[in-house]
Order: sequence, then C-alpha cells, then structure tokens
Amino acid sequence: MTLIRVAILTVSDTASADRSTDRSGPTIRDLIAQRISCQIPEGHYRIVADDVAAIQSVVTDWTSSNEIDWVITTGGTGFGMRDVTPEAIAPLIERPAPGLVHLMLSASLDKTPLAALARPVAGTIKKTLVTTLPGSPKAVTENLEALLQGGVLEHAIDLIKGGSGKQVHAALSLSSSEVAQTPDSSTSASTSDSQSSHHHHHHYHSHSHSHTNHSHPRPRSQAALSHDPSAPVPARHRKSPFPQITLENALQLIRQNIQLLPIEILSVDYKLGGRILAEDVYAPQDIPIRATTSVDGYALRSTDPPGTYTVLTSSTHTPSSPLPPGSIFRINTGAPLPLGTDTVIMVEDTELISTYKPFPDSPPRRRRAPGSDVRKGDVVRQKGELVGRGGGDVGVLVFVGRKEVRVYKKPVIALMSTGNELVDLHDVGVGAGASPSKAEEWGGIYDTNRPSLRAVLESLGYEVIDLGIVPDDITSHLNTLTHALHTADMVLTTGGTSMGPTDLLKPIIERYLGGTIHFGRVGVKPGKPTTFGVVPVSGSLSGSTGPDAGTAGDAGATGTTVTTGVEGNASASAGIGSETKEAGSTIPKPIFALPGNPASALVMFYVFVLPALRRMGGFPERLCELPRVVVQIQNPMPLDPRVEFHRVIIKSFLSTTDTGSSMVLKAYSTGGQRSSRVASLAGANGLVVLPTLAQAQANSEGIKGKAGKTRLETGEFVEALVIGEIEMG
Ligand SMILES: Nc1nc2c(c(=O)[nH]1)N[C@H]1C(S)=C(S)[C@@H](COP(=O)(O)OP(=O)(O)OC[C@H]3O[C@@H](n4cnc5c(N)ncnc54)[C@H](O)[C@@H]3O)O[C@H]1N2
Ligand code: MOO
Repeated sequence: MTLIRVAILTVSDTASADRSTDRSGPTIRDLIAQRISCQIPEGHYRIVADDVAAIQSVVTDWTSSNEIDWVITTGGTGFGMRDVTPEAIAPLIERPAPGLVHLMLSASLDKTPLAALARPVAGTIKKTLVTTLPGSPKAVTENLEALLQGGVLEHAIDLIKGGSGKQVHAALSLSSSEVAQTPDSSTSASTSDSQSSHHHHHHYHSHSHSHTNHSHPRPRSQAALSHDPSAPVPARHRKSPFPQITLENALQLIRQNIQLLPIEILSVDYKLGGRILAEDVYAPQDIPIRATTSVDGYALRSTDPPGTYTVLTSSTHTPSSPLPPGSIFRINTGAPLPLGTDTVIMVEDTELISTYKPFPDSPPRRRRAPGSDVRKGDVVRQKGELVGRGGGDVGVLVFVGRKEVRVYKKPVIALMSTGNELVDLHDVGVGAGASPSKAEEWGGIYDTNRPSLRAVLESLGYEVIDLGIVPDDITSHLNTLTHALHTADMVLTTGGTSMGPTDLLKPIIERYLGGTIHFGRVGVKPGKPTTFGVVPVSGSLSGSTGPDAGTAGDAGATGTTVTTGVEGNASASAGIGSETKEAGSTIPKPIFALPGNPASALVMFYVFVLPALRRMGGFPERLCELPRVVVQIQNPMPLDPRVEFHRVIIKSFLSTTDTGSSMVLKAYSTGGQRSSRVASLAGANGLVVLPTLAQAQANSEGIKGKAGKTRLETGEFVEALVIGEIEMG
C-alpha cells in the first residue's frame, strides 16, 4: 500500500481557544502513525470551533487540493446543541459511505449504549475519504480501530484513488489462508537473489526490509484454543493448535498489536539517554547570547593600531561600560566581549609589543558572534528522535538551556521464569533447612533466563520487576501474571510454551486472562514455540512506575488473586482487573512467553521482544528492529527448515585489493548451537540470519555444484543482526 496522506481536523470550541486541550487530534495522529503507512502534510492538522462555515471551509480546502486521501474529523458529532459537524460535512459528501458509519457505530455500541447518540457521517468528496469521529480520545480510538481493522481503510482508499483493489484483496486473502494453513516459511518475504549495493557479493537475507506490501497476518481463530490445563493430561492436544507462522509475519503481528506508551516530562540530565523525544526542541535564545571570545587574550577594537596599551581587567573595569581608548581588556576563552570591543588578540601575540597588526577595516577576529553556535528558534532536536546514549544529545539539550523535555515513557517489564525444576542460584544451600539443595535434588537447573534477560534489559536502561520463579501450577501462574499485568507495561516469561502438560502459558493467557494470542509458533530456530499475546487490563498505564510497583520476589506476598476462571473456565474471561474497572477503560498489555531453553529465550528476546519494547517507547519504525549488516561467514553453517539465528562473533577487517581498501565484517561461529547451550551467546555480538533450507535450495537451483545445498560454506555472505559492539579484527 502506498503512503496514505491524512488531514486531521479537531472540531471543538474549547480546543480552538486553547490548542493544548486538544487530546483527540494527537490520539488520531499517534494511532494512525502506528497502524498504517501514512503522512500528515504540513498544515493538515487543524483545530476549528463548532461552526458550520469554519468546518466547511477547511474541509473544502483540503478535499479540493488533491493532496489528501483521508480527512479525519473529531468532535461535534453528538447530540449537544453545539454539535454541528454532521450538518457541516453531510452536504459536502458526494458519495455517502453508510457501511463505514455502521462499522464505527457498532464498534462504539459494543462498549456503551450511549453510542446510539453519536451521529457520524462518512463518504467521499472528490478523491478524498472523509470520516467524522466522536470527540473523546477513547471513542476516537474505538472508532479508528474499527476503521483500520482488516484492511478496510486501505481498500477504500485504494479504490477511491482508482485502484482495482486487487492488491489489497490479494494481501487479505493470502493472509487468511496463511493463518489457517500456514505452511512452514512458504510466504516468508524474499529470499535473496539480489545483490547488496555495498558488497559486490551475492548474500543471503531472509527478511524484507520494506514493510510495505506484506500480507496482513491476523490472530488465529478463537475456535481453536490452547489445551484446557485443568482437563486430564491425556485430553491435551496432540498437535499444537497454533499455526507455525513466518518470522516476517510474526514481526508484523507485533508491529500491529503493540501500542505506544504515554508521554511524560523528564528532567534533562544524564538519565535521559535512550528516550525518544515527544516534541521538537527549539533553542529559546541565541548561543552565545552575546559576542564572546574564542581564545585567551585581550579584547580591543578592530580599528586599534599596534601600539602600547594599558591592560584593564575585571577588577579595574566593568565590562558593561565602554572600554576607554588606549586600553585593552584581559579576557579568557568563552567570556563576553566588553562594550565597545569587537575583536580579540591572542595572548601569544602580545609580549611587549604586539606583532598583530589589525587594519582599520579588518573583520572582527577570534570572536564568537551572538547566535553563531545556535540561533534562537533553531530546532536542535526533533520529535521522534532518539536521545542517544553517546552524550551529544543530552549535551545539546542542556546547552540550549532546556531543563525538562517531553519524552515517551519507557516500558517497565515484569520478568519471571517458570518451571518446578528451576532453582535460584543464590538460594542454593541457604535458607530454612539448607539441607540438600533443590538444585541437587533436581539435577541442578539454575534459573539462567531471569538473570540473563535482566542483565540485557537493565543494560538497555529498562526498569525490571523481577517476579522470581513461578512453579508449574495454574494458581501460581495466574496470581503472578495478574500481579505482573497490573504493575508493568509488558510481561516477559520463559518456559512452559510448548506441548507438555505443565506448559501453561498459552492456555492461561487465552482461557484465564481473556487474552488474545497473536502467535504461538514461529518458523525460527531457536525459539519455535515463542508466544506473543495481548491481555486487556483495566486501569492506567502509568501505574507501573509508581512506588507500589512490585519488587524482587514479592509476587507471592502481594500478588492480586484472581477469582475469574481459576476453576478452569473453558471460555475466555473478559480481561482482568475488574475491581478497578471504569467502564471500558482497558489497556492492552503485551505478554511475550519465551521458550525455556536459555539460548532460545535470549535469541527471541533480541528478535521479537526488544523491537516491541522500542515500539512502546516511541522509537521510529526504522530503529525498532536491531540493525543488520552483511557478514562473511568463517565456518560452514548447516541450514534448517526454519530460519536460524546462528550466534557469531563479528570482527571488522581491512581488506586491500588492487582497486582499493574496504572493511569486511567476518563472522565466527560460537560453536554448538543447541537451544539449551547458552554458551553459544557468550561473547556473541551477532546473530547470522540463515535462510531456510528451502530458500537456500531455491536460490541455488540451476547453479552447478550447488543443487541440494544443505549448509552455507565458509566465505559466503549473509545478513546478521547486530546485538553487541563489533570488534576490530
Ligand atoms: N512435543 C514437543 N516438544 C517440544 C517442542 C515441540 O514442538 N513439541 N518444542 C521444543 C522446542 S523447539 C523448545 S524451544 C522447547 C520449549 O520449551 P518450553 O518453553 O515449554 O520450556 P520448558 O519445557 O519449560 O523448558 C525447556 C528446557 O529449558 C530449561 N529451562 C526452562 N527455564 C529455564 C531457565 N529459566 N533457566 C534455565 N533453563 C531453563 C528446562 O529445564 C528445559 O530443559 O520445547 C521443546 N519441546
Ligand atoms: O525452537 Mo527450540 O528453541 O529450537 O529448541
């Protein structure tokens, strides 16, 4: 789908008097930016009062320009006497779209009967679609979600622009068959037959970087729920009801179902690194504000001839009064020039008599003119940009005098390991009884995932609520997960994702927490049973960082107990947290249930969880997934039916040939790649993305000696995700 050009019109007497009260306009802007490929051209987000003429003037202007595909209005559609948006828009509409009105109304009526009082209109004016949304941000979200689901909106705009709709139909029908039947990796985006533009080698990549033109995977049907864990073991499914989807579809489902967190205001200091700006930052004044010297020396007038001068200093002269003729003023780098002076002579040029001979018309020298570093009103950093950890970004905000800045909230993660066999390394041999440690009884499975995931999360600046090890029973899982969902923005678990009777994560998310599992199996290695779901939770997002947020090991003590469905209710409950529920105010919170094998858990963190965290924290699309580079492998790497992430150490070498020098990134395998071998990640700074057997064989078809390819050979070029700093070779 090509870029959709959107215009947003907020209709409100209050917001037109004070822009800062407009919350619906920004809600629309943020939601569409997350959900579709769109652009709001300059000047196409406006606010007008509840006035028919004012609304008509803006909408007519936008719809006659041929520059806008979709006009979204918010406000003025209710029963109030000032509500006139339908009266303004309806006469302009050339082709009404009652189906869209029905879609919006039914979405709202699902939430409240009061929606019956909404009076939306929709339709086309010339080649522009116009929809009128209600005024409250909550209702705006419901209505927009309805319009954006299932490709309805894209299809409408494609047709208005003269398309046949084929592309959208194709994408939609492909996706539904894919989700229903899902052959392994068969629809994964392009296998590589392309040439890298930077490296003149054939290289493999198993992922398309353009996020356009993909199929739209959808959650699988609720008819095929995961097994009922309260039923007897022999009754469990013998085949996973979760289709194995492709890596690319899994990433797309995450993109579609992860919501941006709210904005908060933070003090500008060293802790800001890693945040995304939620505003443009302007310089409030010139810097330097007055002319200053860029050297240590003496300030004088550029018309002063060489000669002998009296040296004045701050103890003998006030710089705010004009410097008397025949004198110069001692000044240090960065200090403002005293009144009447415009140039500076360096101390090295003055002994007894200066060698410096200024001409009467010589330009001012060694002087930082006002505004020569930053001009008042310059945008020094823009909304959506990362405040990097390198120091320069925090530096520039402080330099221009910004004390506080609006940034997106950084998600707080509740982390837990699951499994009766696990023991916390530090509990071994301590505590009550201290007799044979659990580790010895159970063959010594130390809980590796929690410390390793916590290490990477905290090194990236995320706050972690460590909920410890959760035993394999439904009540413990429910209590801890409920607590986690209430206190954090994202829940991250490991273990219990596959087909064993104690693999509880999927059934608990679906059957007890009323969540939707967007995927439960992916064609990747390691990490096949990786699960991503969303659970509706009542309450506010910002609660997660408050003083009540859980701390290490408090799950058992303070975890909220759930009363719904603990007995094994076979139908999904309607979400959790009803005790604090305001009607309809639920937040969809993501859960990633990673496989228990330690290498699988960590690799899946980099591939799926980190991009989701970045998305929640406002990272721009292009920065959410880890960067990829092309590497030359230094060991043969066997291929698998799934896309495999082979752990490597990437080193950079200078390679000199007849035609010049260039840098080559070489990738060295870390050895055995079994999912349980976390050592495969020790020292690793990259994950080589190996194509599937089928992709590699299709690529090598017809190439002599390459038929039936089952591994990549030393010297071949392939893409790798960068997970750590690249070493110099
Ligand atoms: N019948 C099938 N069995 C399995 C399948 C399958 O498709 N059908 N998939 C396999 C794959 S692939 C993976 S990966 C694992 C995933 O297993 P679970 O997520 O259910 O994890 P567990 O069974 O709880 O544990 C697996 C393994 O990892 C150890 N483990 C778990 N947590 C930790 C931890 N925090 N620290 C260290 N080690 C941990 C655990 O003791 C097990 O050895 O399933 C396959 N099975
Ligand atoms: O997919 Mo599992 O992580 O290979 O062992």
